[in-house]
Amino acid sequence: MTYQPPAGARDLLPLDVAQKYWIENRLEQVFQRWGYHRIITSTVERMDTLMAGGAIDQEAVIELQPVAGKRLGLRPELTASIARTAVTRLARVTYPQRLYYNANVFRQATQGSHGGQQEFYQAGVELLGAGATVADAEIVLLLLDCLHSLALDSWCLILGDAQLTQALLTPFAPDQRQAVRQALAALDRVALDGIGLSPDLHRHALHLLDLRGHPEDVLQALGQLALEAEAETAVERLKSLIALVRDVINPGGEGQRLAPGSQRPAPALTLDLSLIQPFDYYTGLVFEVVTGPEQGCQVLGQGGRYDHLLGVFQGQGQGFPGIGFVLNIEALHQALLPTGYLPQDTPPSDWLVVPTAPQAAAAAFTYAQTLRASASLVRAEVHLADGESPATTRVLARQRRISRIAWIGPDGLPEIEALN
Ligand SMILES: N[C@@H](Cc1c[nH]c[nH+]1)C(=O)O
Repeated sequence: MTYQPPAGARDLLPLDVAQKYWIENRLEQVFQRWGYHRIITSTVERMDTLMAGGAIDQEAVIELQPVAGKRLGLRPELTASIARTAVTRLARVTYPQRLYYNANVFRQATQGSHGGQQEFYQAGVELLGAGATVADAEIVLLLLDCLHSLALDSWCLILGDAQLTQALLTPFAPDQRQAVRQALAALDRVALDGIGLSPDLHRHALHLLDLRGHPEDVLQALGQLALEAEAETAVERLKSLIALVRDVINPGGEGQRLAPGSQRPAPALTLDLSLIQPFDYYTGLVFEVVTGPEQGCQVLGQGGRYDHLLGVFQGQGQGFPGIGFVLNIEALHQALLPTGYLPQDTPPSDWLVVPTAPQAAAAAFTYAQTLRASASLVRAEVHLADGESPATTRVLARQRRISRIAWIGPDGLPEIEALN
């Protein structure tokens, strides 16, 4: 019998890990430079936490055996867990809190999606206790800085607003709203025609279809709609956010736009009021970063503002602002593979320390240890084969790209050989 991994499971071999680490390490450095601190929450959560505030559908959660009558599941994302932690464990800290994480999440495989994959890796941030437009701008600029640190430049940032999208959908009857939402999100005119909307609502729906594209055009199209006061506030907020972000990435306002701190052209910015995120906890700005069509329009990351989620955990229904995003490590990995920036090999050992006789083994371990004690990282491995010819040992060392051999004699003394 051969043992197979469960369907959708993936093992990461050393090279995969080295590449994943390259990505995570860069992101972590950016998060730390912006003053964010790492938080680690439990992989297993109670089902009520995972689903609080409309975080996720029950069917998407991998549920475990209940313990003491409490239903448990593997976290499908971390925002709900962090909101729970903030409310229960971070009551006395000062706000805003800037938190980051790098963790695995689990989602029930849906047919045909991600090849049945159930475990994913995410690196993300949550900014808690700051509700102003500058906080939205910080998160968007931090996201841009992350992408810049990965030297990724072929992508598009799509901004939307959950509250505004909801306001634009209110004219539709509640039983039609979901179908309209889906048709808009999929840009599907045929599906819109099939919903059976009145001529006025059909026209309104077609108008909504056009609310995606260059921010100025979309804002102009919005100006032609009669909006409630709340929706107007959301539009004004989006305008200020876009202006603020542009002022940072394009200080002169003219000529070529630059990404923060770089000579690289700034990314395409799209406003899309049909942008709908899978989580219902979003209350304001929502966004995603996608690769260009030549790279399959992969979603590299997503996030948004959730000002009611912490209140759900407080049980008092009070608002408490939060905003954050995640970057999807697998999608970044796919996007980075063709660039050649990722490590192409695992690092070879610098030294092979070979005991030339059984009584040289202790001296070989001691010598390897002195090599490892160097201030910079030195990789030294002790050769474990018994009675092998030096020629065979050299072939093996070359195959493994090891550059130096220390032959340890029976007297414990090393003889050094450099391999080219
Ligand atoms: N947790 C969300 C992303 C997010 C972080 N903060 C706000 N939103 C996700 O997994 O898609």
